Amino acid sequence: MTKRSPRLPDAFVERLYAAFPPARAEQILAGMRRPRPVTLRVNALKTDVRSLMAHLRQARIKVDRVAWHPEALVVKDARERDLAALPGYEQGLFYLQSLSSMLPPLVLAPQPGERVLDLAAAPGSKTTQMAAMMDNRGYILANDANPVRAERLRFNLSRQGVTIAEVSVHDGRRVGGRLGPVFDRVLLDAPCSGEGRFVEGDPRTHRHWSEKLVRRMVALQRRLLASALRATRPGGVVVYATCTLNPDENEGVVDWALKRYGEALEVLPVALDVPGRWEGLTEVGGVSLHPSLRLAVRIPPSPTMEGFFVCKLRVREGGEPWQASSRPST
Ligand SMILES: C[S@@+](CC[C@H](N)C(=O)[O-])C[C@H]1O[C@@H](n2cnc3c(N)ncnc32)[C@H](O)[C@@H]1O
Repeated sequence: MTKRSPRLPDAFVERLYAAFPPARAEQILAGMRRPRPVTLRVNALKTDVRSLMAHLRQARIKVDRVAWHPEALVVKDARERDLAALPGYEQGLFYLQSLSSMLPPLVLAPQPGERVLDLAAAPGSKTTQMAAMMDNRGYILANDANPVRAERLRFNLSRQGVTIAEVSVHDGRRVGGRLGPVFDRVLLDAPCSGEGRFVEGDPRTHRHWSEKLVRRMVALQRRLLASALRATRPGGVVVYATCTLNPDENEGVVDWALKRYGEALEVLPVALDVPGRWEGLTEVGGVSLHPSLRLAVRIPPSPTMEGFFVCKLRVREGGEPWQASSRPST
């Protein structure tokens, strides 16, 4: 029997129990009961972890390290506004970023000197992280359709000392067709219904949610993924990520692309030692999905991490997906 949460939308809870075994649905709901602590990423373009920890100690702010990412810190006893008041914040020595949001760049693993597309980039947490991973060498096209958010992206890039990113404001659905397969790596941190960020007692995190929104997002995500694939050179890598939990917006979107582009695409394993990660689903509601989706990773919400989904894809040499029709049906 479906357990109901008085505060989260009923339809959301019902869909959760339809998609996951009861113990997993309950784990997800338990992970939504409390707000998570503030977390940050040290900006390696401007400082290092030891120096930043000294800066925080001076302000009597205590932090914990994170085993799977040396530049991630969990703040123990301060709020966002306390951190934003520090001189190091304005100087761009760190970026307030959820731990889960640090995963897609780690999975994409951009290298210095490469050409990278960040198709839905604003406000820039992952663009700034990727620029630091690339040691400000190479090129990042940081695109977002929303001009107001793109302004914030420009501001953050500048504050964080990023010199290799160019900002563009276009509908990401058209970027791949317009630019062609010129990028070594492409990040699609897709707009989504945001279920991974739900906090039960905070309606601001879930009042926008509806089944209609999920359907609308799926249609948009498919077209954005098709565009991301068309922008990737043969042999290049695409990471598809969302901060939502339902399979429609996650495995379902990648499954659609795998069916559409067939041999041109392959799912790669995600080499990340994040505790508590789940494999991607290969069956939902009795419907089988592509078996390689098992290699995708879902992070269930927990006391320190938001829910997240990450899938790594390679465009095979000689099997370019852009040879298929450029206007995928939704
Ligand atoms: C999950 S947020 C991106 C967060 C960002 N990657 C970061 O780490 O800071 C999704 C973004 O997609 C953008 N977006 C929505 N529709 C889009 C479209 N058709 N083309 C490009 N960007 C779009 C939104 O404006 C939003 O900034």
